[in-house]
Amino acid sequence: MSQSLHFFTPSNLTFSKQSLPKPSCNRRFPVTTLSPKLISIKASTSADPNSSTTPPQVLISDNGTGAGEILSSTPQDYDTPPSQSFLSDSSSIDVDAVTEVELKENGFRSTRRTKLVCTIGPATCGFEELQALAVGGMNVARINMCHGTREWHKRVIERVRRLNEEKGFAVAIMMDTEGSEIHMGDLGGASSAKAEDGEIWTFSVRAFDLPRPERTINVNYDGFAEDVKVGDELLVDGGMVRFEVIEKIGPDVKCRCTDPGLMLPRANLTFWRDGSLVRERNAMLPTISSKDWLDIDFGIAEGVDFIAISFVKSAEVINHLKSYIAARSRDSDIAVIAKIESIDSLRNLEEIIQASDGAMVARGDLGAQIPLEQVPSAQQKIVQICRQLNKPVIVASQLLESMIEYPTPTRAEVADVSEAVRQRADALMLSGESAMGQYPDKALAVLRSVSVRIEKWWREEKRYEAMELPAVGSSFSDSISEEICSSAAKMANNLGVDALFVYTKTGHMASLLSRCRPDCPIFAFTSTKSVRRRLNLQWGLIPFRVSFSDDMESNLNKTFSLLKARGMIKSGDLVIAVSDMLQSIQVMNVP
Ligand SMILES: Nc1ncnc2c1ncn2[C@@H]1O[C@H](COP(=O)(O)OP(=O)(O)O)[C@@H](O)[C@H]1O
Ligand SMILES: C=C(OP(=O)(O)O)C(=O)O
Ligand SMILES: [K+]
Ligand SMILES: [Mg+2]
Repeated sequence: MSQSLHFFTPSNLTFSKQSLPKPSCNRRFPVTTLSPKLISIKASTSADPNSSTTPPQVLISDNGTGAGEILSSTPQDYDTPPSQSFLSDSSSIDVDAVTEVELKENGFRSTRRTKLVCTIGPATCGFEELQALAVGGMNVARINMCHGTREWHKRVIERVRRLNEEKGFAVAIMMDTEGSEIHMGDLGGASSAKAEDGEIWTFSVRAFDLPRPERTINVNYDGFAEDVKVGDELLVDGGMVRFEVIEKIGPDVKCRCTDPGLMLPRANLTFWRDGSLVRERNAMLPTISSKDWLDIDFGIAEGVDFIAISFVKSAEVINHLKSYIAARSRDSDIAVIAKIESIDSLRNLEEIIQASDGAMVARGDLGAQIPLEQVPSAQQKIVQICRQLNKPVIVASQLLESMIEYPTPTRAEVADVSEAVRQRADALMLSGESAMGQYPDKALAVLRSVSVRIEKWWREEKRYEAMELPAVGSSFSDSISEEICSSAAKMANNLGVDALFVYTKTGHMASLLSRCRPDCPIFAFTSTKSVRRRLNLQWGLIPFRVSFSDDMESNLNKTFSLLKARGMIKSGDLVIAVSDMLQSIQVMNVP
């Protein structure tokens, strides 16, 4: 018998936690120093780029503000679109003002290496709130298709695009599928339901009439009543609320609450028997549901940068999706991220990661499928395998959970974030903290400051353990690129260089350098906007969009003059440059 899941149509657009005050980004962090005002720079064609005595002349145009410097502004200024859209012609370089100021003021050694992903929800979906997150360091905006309608997500995507176009950011978009998990319905529009100790609740696949009868929960999995047994333990949200199954009446399952708590709409459900997770026929549900395929079509049509697949069980599903995307999207540069959140995904870990373009340690559901005390070692292992296979890895869920309600994190949360940074994960992710919490900007600021502090400590103490990095490519040319990158990274550490420069068309060479986790930042120059956005997920990379040729000499001169003119590098800085057009390593001082 084939099993199916029902997909509930959200009954309104504001979803859970509707009672929360809608945070306004001005309320807490009126950003006054980092104005994303744009300055476009053109190297004058009359200058001789090869002459070291007469530096190339640079014209600074400031869109009519009259001053070629970053101006402070009030948040309201963000609303005003610049008179001229962001220029990305052949003689300019694309970088956002936040990165620019960071490089200028702090020097590039102090830049943050760990990337930050924010889930966008009702608390952060407006243009101003999105902008506050971008200014606060968001590298990737995640939309979770479990919640909201496609129209809602489309509007978020449009706003992020506008932010990138108007303000020079390269915020990438990650679409996360719902997946075939068993979950509750949306509570008929209520923001939550409270279960008290000893209460009897009915879980059923029957759709209830509105208003929802008291103590009833709709379940999306057809086989639910057949698969559970009297005596099973039913866990809501991985154990936030617990029930014991006491009776089955047709499609209805009566349960007694044993651990009281608040249930949120569409919360995940698992059932346990004799201390183990029960995976009856629900384990046979397709990883990508019919609703997921529609969402994937939506993601392809919208040109998202990443698609994250929930509850991946095997490499086949990833391969299937990748060929589906390749057949449907013209330039097929949507990266597929495998979410590691089930027992099956742990069993087939290496082959899943190998097939994917990156992975997510999705600790929320993972912690509902394996004992909680096993989650930290699973995380460490996933992070390690990803780095060995050269795939970006995101550590997700509950990093700063208490900040959904409180303005400061717990000490334990800070220690957890530190550990993920210490493991050198590519990225950290906020979920509820940024989607529906009261302090999204503060939560992001905590991730930012903890990352920078731990990274600095590790560099200073040279505390990283050497990791064996096996060959990842198959051709001789791949081996040359890998050797060049590991040698360049080693030289950079030994010589104490200021930055590594990489000229990369597809981004591959940049990711090989990132994999080495060098002490200095990596300036990744690429000619397309989509590669620039995708590189924004990877550890240590500062992606710039600039057009370049096969002539490294002229590429270097051009970038030096553009970056010098903006104060992002200065004469005398020591740089190592590599490129995927010319397999060489160049060490030089900026003229
Ligand atoms: N697009 C959205 N619309 C409404 N609420 C959302 C949205 N995205 C996320 N949320 C809220 O933020 C919470 C945390 O997000 P996330 O961890 O991505 O989802 P989940 O809790 O379903 O795993 C969700 O439970 C939901 O309450
Ligand atoms: C990131 C996760 O997935 P989602 O939020 O979609 O459940 C998770 O389970 O940790
Ligand atoms: K999801
Ligand atoms: Mg999950």
